[in-house]
Amino acid sequence: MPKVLVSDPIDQVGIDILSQVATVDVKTNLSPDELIKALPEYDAIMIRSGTKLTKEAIEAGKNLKIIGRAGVGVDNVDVPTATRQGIVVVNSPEGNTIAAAEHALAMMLSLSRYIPEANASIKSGKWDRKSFTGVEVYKKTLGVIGLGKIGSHVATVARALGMRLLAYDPFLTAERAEHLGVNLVELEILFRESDYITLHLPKTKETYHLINAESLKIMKPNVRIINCARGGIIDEAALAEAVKNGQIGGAALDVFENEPLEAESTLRAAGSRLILTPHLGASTEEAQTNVAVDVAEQIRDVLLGLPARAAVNIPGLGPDVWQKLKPYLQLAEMLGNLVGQLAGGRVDTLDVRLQGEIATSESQPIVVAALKGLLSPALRERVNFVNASLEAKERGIRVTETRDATIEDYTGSLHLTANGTHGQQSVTGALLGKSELRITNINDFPINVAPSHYMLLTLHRDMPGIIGGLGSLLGNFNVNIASMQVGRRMVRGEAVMVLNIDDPLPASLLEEIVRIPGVKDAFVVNL
Ligand SMILES: NC(=O)c1ccc[n+]([C@@H]2O[C@H](COP(=O)([O-])OP(=O)(O)OC[C@H]3O[C@@H](n4cnc5c(N)ncnc54)[C@H](O)[C@@H]3O)[C@@H](O)[C@H]2O)c1
Ligand SMILES: O=C(O)CC[C@@H](O)C(=O)O
Repeated sequence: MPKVLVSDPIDQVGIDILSQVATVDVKTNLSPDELIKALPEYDAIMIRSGTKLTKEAIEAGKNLKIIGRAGVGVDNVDVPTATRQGIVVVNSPEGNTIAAAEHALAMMLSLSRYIPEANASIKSGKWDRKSFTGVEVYKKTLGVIGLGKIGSHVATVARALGMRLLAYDPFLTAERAEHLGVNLVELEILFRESDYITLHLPKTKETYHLINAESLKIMKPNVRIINCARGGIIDEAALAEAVKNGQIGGAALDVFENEPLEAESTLRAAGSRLILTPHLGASTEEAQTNVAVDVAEQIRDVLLGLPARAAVNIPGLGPDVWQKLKPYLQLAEMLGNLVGQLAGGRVDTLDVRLQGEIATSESQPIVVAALKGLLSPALRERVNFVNASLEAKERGIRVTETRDATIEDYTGSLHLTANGTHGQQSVTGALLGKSELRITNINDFPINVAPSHYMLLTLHRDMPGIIGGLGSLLGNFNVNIASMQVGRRMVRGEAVMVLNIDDPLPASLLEEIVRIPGVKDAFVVNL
């Protein structure tokens, strides 16, 4: 049984799903050192935002196949290191959208109606109604920065509350903004005109300290700022200062540059107009069930050898697409492996041509499968669907992809061309029926061979005696021939022969094979 470590509190429903296929250990609050010590024995880890999977931790996870983040943001995971190590990283892109959006809206209304302060006041024994006269959000302007899944839901609800909506999102189409009834504007206009500003964008190099002392200066004096996205998008020191000295109307933060928030953080001392919650955006029963199911199912599937539907470092495949592509992925991997072995050294370029019915399909997984096949003779089990593209890029292999729906010899076929140290090699393969793989062409010689684990290929002149000579030579070495195919373009011209053999061929035998008169070259192919 594979082993899964759950290192943050996860809904029981997720643990139950994982337990169908794995031994599950729940160990929360591990220190970084304890985590590094524990990781080598696990095949998968499931986390929320509490666990930091650093480079060191991921490298310690020698057996990790998958990292599951029960939530959206993967900024607590060193994804490039995971990719390099061939570990798939999955998340739950939508499981907590509503929860996070509602938390932002709750923050906006709490800021407007002094709910935390009034609650604290009454519980301290007072009956003070004068200090807590709020403001309405109706007809006020809400500036949404980042109009993705959460931002869109916030905008939709805010519109129903009668708010005017501005948004800044450089990646959003005007049509989508119009559909949401939102006015897309430049960031500076949003800063200047909003009564409320809510953040729903990722933390990146570009968005770090997007709200800072300078931008705070151009905002309305009563602006209220809400951050339920990521810490670091706001300069916390500048914000604390602006709230404390009354430069802005208030702010509400659910996320922090360092989490957990330090006990001595200036934010804790910025006064009651700064509302703080400890990263609770996703903390609803519904969201926790959603993300736990979403991610546990993906971990289960990957451990069973199936694809993940929401992988952040490989193309995710839905079940329908996976069913359709699966035989083509096997075909691409087999052809990649074959063309790589024929190339016999460095490959500089690889072209993957999708033909027939497959020409209109999603191509990225097929290209990745071809690269995995191409690199596997050199990298063995180190290369997988996660790191194949990266490994190819690092080796300087330029990959192109072409499509030709008009080629219809087979329902769908793939043609791979590799250029490298030993010139150009090309292979074509197709599906027979729904799933049987066939090699249909090698270097422009038409053939029809079912691939097998061990194969021998010869380039020779089409003349009597070759087949006999080769047969007796293999017989002398006790190598059993399962089947044999010759492909030629003209009688007594150049030809290719493919033998499916039952036993591995000793490399030394190749030298004897090329000594057979008429044989120009010979390759052992192990698929
Ligand atoms: N507080 C929580 O518990 C909690 C819960 C869920 C998500 N989140 C965070 O909320 C944020 C939004 O999540 P989502 O699911 O809506 O993501 P999303 O990917 O659907 O939306 C993000 C949006 O931000 C936009 N964007 C990217 N760079 C931008 C920039 N420089 N300026 C303006 N917009 C930019 C993108 O175009 C996209 O539309 C993420 O940071 C996520 O980690 C927090
Ligand atoms: O795990 C959590 O509770 C936070 C999740 C949230 O920040 C996310 O990015 O999905």
